Amino acid sequence: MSYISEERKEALLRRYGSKGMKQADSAGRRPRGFGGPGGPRGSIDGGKPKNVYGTINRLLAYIGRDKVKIPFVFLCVFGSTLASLGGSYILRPIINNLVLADRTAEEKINNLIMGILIMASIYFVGVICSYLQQKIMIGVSQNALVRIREELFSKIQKLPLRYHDTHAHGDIMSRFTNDLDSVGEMLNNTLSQIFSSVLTLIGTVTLMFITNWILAIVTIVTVPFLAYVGSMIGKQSRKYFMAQQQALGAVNGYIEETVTGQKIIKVFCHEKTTMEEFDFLSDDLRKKQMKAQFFGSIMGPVMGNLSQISYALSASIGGMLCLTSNFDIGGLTIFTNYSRHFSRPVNELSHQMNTIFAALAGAERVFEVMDERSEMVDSSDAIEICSEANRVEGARIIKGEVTLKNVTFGYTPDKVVLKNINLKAKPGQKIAFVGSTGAGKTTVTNLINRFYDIEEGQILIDGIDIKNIKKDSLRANIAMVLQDTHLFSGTVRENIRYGRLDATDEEVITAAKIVSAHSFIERLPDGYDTALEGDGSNLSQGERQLLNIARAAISKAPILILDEATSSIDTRTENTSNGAWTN
Ligand SMILES: Nc1ncnc2c1ncn2[C@@H]1O[C@H](COP(=O)(O)OP(=O)(O)OP(=O)(O)O)[C@@H](O)[C@H]1O
Repeated sequence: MSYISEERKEALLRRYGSKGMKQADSAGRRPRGFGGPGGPRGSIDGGKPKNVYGTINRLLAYIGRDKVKIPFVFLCVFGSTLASLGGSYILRPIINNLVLADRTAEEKINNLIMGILIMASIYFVGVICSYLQQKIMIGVSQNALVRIREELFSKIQKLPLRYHDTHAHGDIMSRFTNDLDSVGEMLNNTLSQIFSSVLTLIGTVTLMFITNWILAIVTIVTVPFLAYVGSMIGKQSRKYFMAQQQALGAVNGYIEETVTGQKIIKVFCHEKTTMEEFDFLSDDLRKKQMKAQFFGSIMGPVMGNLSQISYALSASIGGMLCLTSNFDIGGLTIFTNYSRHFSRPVNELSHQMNTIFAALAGAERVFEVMDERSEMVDSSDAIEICSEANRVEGARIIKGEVTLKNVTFGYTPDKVVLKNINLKAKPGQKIAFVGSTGAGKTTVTNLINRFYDIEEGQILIDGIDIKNIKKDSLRANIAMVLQDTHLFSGTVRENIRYGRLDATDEEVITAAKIVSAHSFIERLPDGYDTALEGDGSNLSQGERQLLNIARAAISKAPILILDEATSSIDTRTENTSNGAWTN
């Protein structure tokens, strides 16, 4: 008996497919496409750059002073391509020397050795050029990538909370991983490869015409046919590859959700349905993968066999020309060699163009984040504040009186969450907000901290409008324990010290004692030096909350905001920690 309906199957593919796409491609899996085993990464999204020239110009700006090295890179590419073409052209006199009847065996051997030495020297110069080109280009691109990555990371720190609320974390992460990866790949290899492919193509065609114009025309005539077949298979391959990525994403997304939701699955006895849904997604992946792999794997052999036809054609016509006219054997050998490799730069160019477009689309997604408006900058006359216990030079000492005057606020213009709110919290006073779910309690705390700015009304600290206080200074004076606990990878001590980086070990212990966390920390295997795993998953929910509160306690901030921070703490510990609070 089937547990899942057709509608549910469709929904599964739709929901998990789009959800898992990013995970699948951020894992770096690449499509098999036209002209090689790996296709462009970003093409999975079908991303096309909107402003090619603008984006290229912006990327060039990140290359900065390294720009002067680029002409040298191109010179090296020019050298290595010329060496590769020229090296094989030397084969012509070498072979002709061997078949000429008017030379002695000794002369032939001497000429052969000389020819081989010249050929080896040319290839050696090519190797040096390739080495230099790679070395310089990798340096240039890595420098540029570091600059982009650092600027993006710094931008993420400056973005207002509103941005994070409206963008999925996975999306932001994929700009760091997937998009930057494709930009890196383009800068590392693709630019110089394109130049090399174009040069190789022009060089090969020229040499083919120089060697024998009749054979050159015969070979070139077959190109449109090869390109047509290649693009047809490529199109199919891309289509099925995208379907495969989507199916892979669906499987990954489903696994992720069921692994994290195992407890709930068991509680509601959904194991069988879950299994059946997974089987369906897995089978869907199998079908799409088979097609994608098939088209991906026939591309090489089909193109190879087709170019053999052109090879055979030029070899036979060339053979006849040798017999009937004065076309030399050496010329025929190098010509067949060129014609065999002739389709390679054509294939590579189309593959490289895809990679470039994917990388530019990736770069645009990165620049999109950089162009977002940062959190509002402090006004030039904004002041700093500090507490008596934590004096800062030049800062105004505050006691911690918080006033909300006629505050009206909504996250979106169409929905007002707080309307005309007035309240006053005096220094030393404890105030609790009680209200139904979604009433706006967390919102009030978000506003005091200036996670969001209000449109109407005023929020004052000791009579100073918070808009006139430097943001960093304001937040340093408000210790906030959020609804969601968050602990960083590190020891218990480091996590508490996150509240004030210059706190001594004694202060860490005092803060833990204040919030009644000391005794449980002592019982941990390494006490304060116990390493916390994955957001503190080796602790209980209440213990995690206590560490978050200790982190707030150590900060010596005159204002403390607890947003349901004690919901998982037993009442006795809650009372002791509340009572012992000294701020
Ligand atoms: N980032 C946001 N973007 C848009 N709307 C939001 C956002 N955060 C909260 N809201 C909405 O604002 C309203 C107030 O939310 P808030 O989190 O302040 O409630 P709360 O009183 O703290 O609720 P709870 O007791 O459940 O924590 C809710 O209707 C909520 O849907």
